[in-house]
Amino acid sequence: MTDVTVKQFATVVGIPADRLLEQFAEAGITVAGADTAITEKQKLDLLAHLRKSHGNPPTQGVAEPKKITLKRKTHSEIRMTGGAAGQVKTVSVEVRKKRTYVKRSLVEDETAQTALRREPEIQVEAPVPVVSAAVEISEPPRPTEVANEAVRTAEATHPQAPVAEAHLQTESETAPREPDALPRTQTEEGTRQPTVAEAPRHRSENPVRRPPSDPGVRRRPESTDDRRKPTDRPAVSRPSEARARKPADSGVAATPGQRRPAAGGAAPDTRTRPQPAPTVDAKARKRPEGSAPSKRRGETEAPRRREGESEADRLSRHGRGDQTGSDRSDRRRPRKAKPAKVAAPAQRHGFAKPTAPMVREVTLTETISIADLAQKMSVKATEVIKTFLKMGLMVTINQVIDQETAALAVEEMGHTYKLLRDNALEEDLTAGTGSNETLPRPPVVTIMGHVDHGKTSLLDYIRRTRVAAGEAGGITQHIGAYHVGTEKGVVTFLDTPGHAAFTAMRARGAKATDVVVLVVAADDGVMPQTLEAIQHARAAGVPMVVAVNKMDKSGADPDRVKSELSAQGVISEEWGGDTLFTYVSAKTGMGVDELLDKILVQAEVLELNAPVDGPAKGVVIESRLDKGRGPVATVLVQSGTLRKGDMILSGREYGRVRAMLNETGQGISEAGPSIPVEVLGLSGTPKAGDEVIAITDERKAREIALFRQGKAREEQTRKPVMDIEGISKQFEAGLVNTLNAVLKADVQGSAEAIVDALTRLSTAEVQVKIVASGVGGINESDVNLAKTSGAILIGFNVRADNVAKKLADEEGLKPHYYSIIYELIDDVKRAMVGMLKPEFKEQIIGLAEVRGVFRSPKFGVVAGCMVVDGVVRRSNPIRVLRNHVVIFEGALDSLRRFKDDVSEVRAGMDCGMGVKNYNDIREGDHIEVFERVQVERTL
Ligand SMILES: Nc1nc2c(ncn2[C@@H]2O[C@H](COP(=O)(O)OP(=O)(O)OP(=O)(O)O)[C@@H](O)[C@H]2O)c(=O)[nH]1
Repeated sequence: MTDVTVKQFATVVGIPADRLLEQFAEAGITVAGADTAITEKQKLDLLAHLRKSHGNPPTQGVAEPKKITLKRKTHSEIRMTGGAAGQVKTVSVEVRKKRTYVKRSLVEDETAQTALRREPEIQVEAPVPVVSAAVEISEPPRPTEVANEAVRTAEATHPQAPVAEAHLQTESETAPREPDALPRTQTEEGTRQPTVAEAPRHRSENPVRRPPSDPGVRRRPESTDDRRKPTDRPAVSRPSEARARKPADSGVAATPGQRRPAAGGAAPDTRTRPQPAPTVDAKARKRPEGSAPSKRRGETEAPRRREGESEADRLSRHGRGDQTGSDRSDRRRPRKAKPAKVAAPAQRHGFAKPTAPMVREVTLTETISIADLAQKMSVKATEVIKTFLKMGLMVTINQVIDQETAALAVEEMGHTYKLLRDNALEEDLTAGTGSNETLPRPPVVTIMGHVDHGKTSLLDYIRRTRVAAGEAGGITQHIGAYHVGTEKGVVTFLDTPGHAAFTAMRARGAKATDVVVLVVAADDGVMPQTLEAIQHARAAGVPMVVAVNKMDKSGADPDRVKSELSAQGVISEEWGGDTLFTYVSAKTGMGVDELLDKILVQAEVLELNAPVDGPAKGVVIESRLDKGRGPVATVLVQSGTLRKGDMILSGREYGRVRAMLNETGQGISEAGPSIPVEVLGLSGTPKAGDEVIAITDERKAREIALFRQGKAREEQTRKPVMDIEGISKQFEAGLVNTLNAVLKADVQGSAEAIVDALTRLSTAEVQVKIVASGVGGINESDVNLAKTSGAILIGFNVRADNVAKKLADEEGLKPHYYSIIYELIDDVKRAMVGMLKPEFKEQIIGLAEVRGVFRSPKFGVVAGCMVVDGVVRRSNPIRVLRNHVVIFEGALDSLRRFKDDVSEVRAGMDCGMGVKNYNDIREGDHIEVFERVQVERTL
């Protein structure tokens, strides 16, 4: 402990050894020379001397502690509720940080004593920096109150010192105790803290100067203070003093360090003890003096001692390494105890938090909203949006995206995905339907046949109503669905129109059909649309029941019908086939019951079953927009039960079933399998043939419908827009090879005539396709149709209405109006001509005869020629003829007359010609110059 020489100590302190020797001399300490070893006691004595001689100005010393005290008070006041320490202002302060009772108890127990001691202690600390300053500057000692107080405290502490020292020297455990004791006293004395705090700072800056004893002294006061007011200290005293005296601080550090050993020897420890006693008294009393209290203190100091640790290491050079170790152990203990309540759990939680990414398999339906996608990945929607942004796609949280796009995002975010089929959602939603018990259901029958063969009349007879009488023109204009109850059972009829223009509708009708009733007039036989009906039925795999109608007529010839049908592969059972034939009369009702019987027999064979319970599923037979009721859809329920109030999804439309009507217009509350109903409440008119599905999740229904709408719009916009003027350009660009047209005319006759004329314009190269034709003005639907099909819009003696005009303008469509059919046809012809591929023909414009061949190093082989016919142009292609046979085809490299380059040479003139990439020109050859001319094409 006393291995330090004056020189070394001077180095540590940062002052010349001579000066240090002088100071020793002034202090009355005999030191032989710079190499003489000094004891800790000598150091402390020197310190005491310096304090006496260099005490801070009284004002300073007092002012600073006061400031510190005030700050503490402030803090404590905030924390305190005016509790135990109410007597003294500072008391209320103490509790704040520590929330310990130490200060309170101190205050309570010692009252005035502690108050008095604090001041001196504060002053004692204050002098410390002063001392250091003195060491550096070697200012003359000046008596101050502070110094005096320091002396007092020193004296007061002396008696205890021996005890502390004894502990330090004898046991390693005691070493920590003492330091702890010091801190206690110092911490209680708020004023010391600043000095202590400074010390570590300076030490860290100038580690070498730190004496071994410093840490203990500094730590104690600081640590305790820190507990109370960590922020206060630094702010209070150090700035002014410490900064100015960094080197001096080291000196300060040295002094306390000296104290220790010395205190070990005596002074410092003894000082502190009496003071700490009051502050820590409670603890000290409870525990035996030595270990327990010291540990606690050490614990409290722990946080600050980190700085001290480095110091301690340095101090170990001076033989105090033991203390550091003990100090550390002390720190740990208290930390464990305190943080266990607050800090420790939080830290553990933070570090223990699992950070491994969770890879999830996300099931992607045809459509999904960003919010749902985020939910499936268990991430925030904003994360998904960010991902899309990185991918260059702007999306919103409610935006519905398609499967593929969602899959990209899922992959990007490190998850896996599983794609579901388009209808998976619907299937999932109706999954319950399949599990339900299936029951026999009525057959759905479509009546097909040629025009006027009596389809409607037959159905009318069956229904006992007169539907045919109410139809415009006596022709069924749209599909009707009728639910008919008979004695033999229930049969649902789809009355398809017999007009050729509605072939497509018939086809749709066949799809929803279990049985086709093929009506053939016995007096007319098999007609074109009869054959067409057979094809549709076969294509749909639907069995047929033949109804040979009009049997009441005199000209009825059922055998002829059977014969003609057998030629088509429809052979009656009577003739060994498998097709049921019935002979009926819609007029008299003959054979109708038999027809129904056979229909039901056929249905039995088919074993038609469907679940009755569960969500409904069906198909749209037709739909229209009713002025009073809004969108009206005729829906054939195919499975489950559709109820009023159900949320349904159909194609791009969705809605809640506001009302359901049966075929007679009566409101019903539910409809089971094979029952056709009119449904009100959809968001729009779905297309005939669209599937209808009842969905419990309204949000999902809307989501799917909106997505389908968006998808349809997208497909729509992808298609190019065409008009007559622009169609040629599009053709050249390879975008079209068919001229599509939407035609509206004033009368049906005109429309048919124009359609016929235009269709005949089709050639092998360009076809004309009438996408749609009709009677009446051009409306919005026509414009949309023209746009989606890339058709030109033609109006014959009709005009577009305002809505259509506006839409056409927006879409870049230009309606073409005509009142003379030939002008219309000519325009379309011109458009078609523009779509024809251009044709070219060659035309010889000049001929030259080679009269000689010259070789020039600059121009190569040059043929000296005489233009014998036409004109030779340098830019035109040429052919070389030898004996009237083409031996080369290419271009001219040069054309010169005399020494001048020329662009052309006319007949009768000499010229020199160089042929590009050809040198085998010979005398007598001919060079033929030609050009390619585009030939105007016609249809
Ligand atoms: N004598 C006789 N006339 C019939 C019979 N069935 C239908 N008709 C007549 O045939 C004509 C056409 O009957 P519709 O029922 O309209 O024939 P449709 O096949 O429905 O005709 P579209 O609706 O145009 O396809 C009507 O004048 C009926 O009166 C029948 O069994 N006997």
